[in-house]
Amino acid sequence: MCKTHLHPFLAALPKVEHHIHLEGALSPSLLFTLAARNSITIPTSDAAFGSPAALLDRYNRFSSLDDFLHYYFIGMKCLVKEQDFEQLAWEYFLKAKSDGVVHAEVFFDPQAHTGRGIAYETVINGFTMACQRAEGELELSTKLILCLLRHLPVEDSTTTYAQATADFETGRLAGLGLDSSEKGFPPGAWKEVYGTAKTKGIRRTAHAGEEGPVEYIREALRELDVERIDHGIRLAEDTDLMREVAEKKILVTMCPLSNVRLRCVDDVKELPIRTFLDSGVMFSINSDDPAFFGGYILDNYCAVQEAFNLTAREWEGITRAAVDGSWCNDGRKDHLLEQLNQTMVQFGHG
Ligand SMILES: Nc1ncnc2[nH]cnc12
Ligand SMILES: [Zn+2]
Repeated sequence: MCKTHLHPFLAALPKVEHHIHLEGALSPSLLFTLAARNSITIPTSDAAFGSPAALLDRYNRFSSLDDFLHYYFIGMKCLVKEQDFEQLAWEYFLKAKSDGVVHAEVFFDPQAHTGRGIAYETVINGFTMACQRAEGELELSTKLILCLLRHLPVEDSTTTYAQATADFETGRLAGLGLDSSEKGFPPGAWKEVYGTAKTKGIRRTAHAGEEGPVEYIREALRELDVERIDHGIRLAEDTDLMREVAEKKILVTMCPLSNVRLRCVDDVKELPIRTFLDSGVMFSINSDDPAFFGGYILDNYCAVQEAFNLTAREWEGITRAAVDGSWCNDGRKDHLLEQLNQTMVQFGHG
């Protein structure tokens, strides 16, 4: 609960989440539960893995993206069976629902699992079951986005993409993303995979300008022809590029609490949210890895409100952009916009 008078309105807003890594919703308590259930000993001498409380405490002190990724990749070793992947995603959807999420486009990292001997089908079947349950039981529409890991050789991405071809064709997968370590891994190296995806009509996004330079945002746009930029907080450093992003209606999926925890900025107030609003850049507010960064989507909305004191009309515009930039069909978008209109009327902003 944030201190602003807009809190009830922010809580009620029909939210769309575009930037959440399902593996980043793995809480220390679920990690320990699954490790026990699967008889997995996390092989580390790090005292942080001594208890859920110790791990949560360590998550308060990440020094960089790579420091976080170290814990992210170790922790997910407790995910073994379809049921584990389903439970992880289901627990996220329950929390998202309670935060007012009505549509969620979620990332996952298959290479982080296939690389340790878990079958690709185990991962996607588990996540798909949770998505279907969320649609049926929570009225929460969902899309799955497969992310490629940029710290691994590009050939590894090509193999993973080939493995997923049928799921892209049937629509079980809605899009392609690129994540993991950023500095030193310029996105242009994935040009061929993204080019193939484009010819097949597959939606495309990439993490860029999180820790890495604004040039990586330009490269993701030019070389990968992405339709979204994940994070993109360095975009404001290049006004021409920012204008282009605004004109082309490229959605920037921002994750304020993540940026503070990973020390990309010292404070939410440093994020270019006011600049983006003034320049017509479309953006959404998201949680990234909520179990690691101390907050789910509503906490991120509250952090932005406390930092920027936005008006209800500005939040309406942000929500509208989030719906417009989604990868669901027009019918679903119309329905989400109608929900937004009703919320505006309910709070006296009709
Ligand atoms: N914030 C982040 N940046 C890059 N890759 C990630 N994978 C999970 N979270 C990430
Ligand atoms: Zn991310």
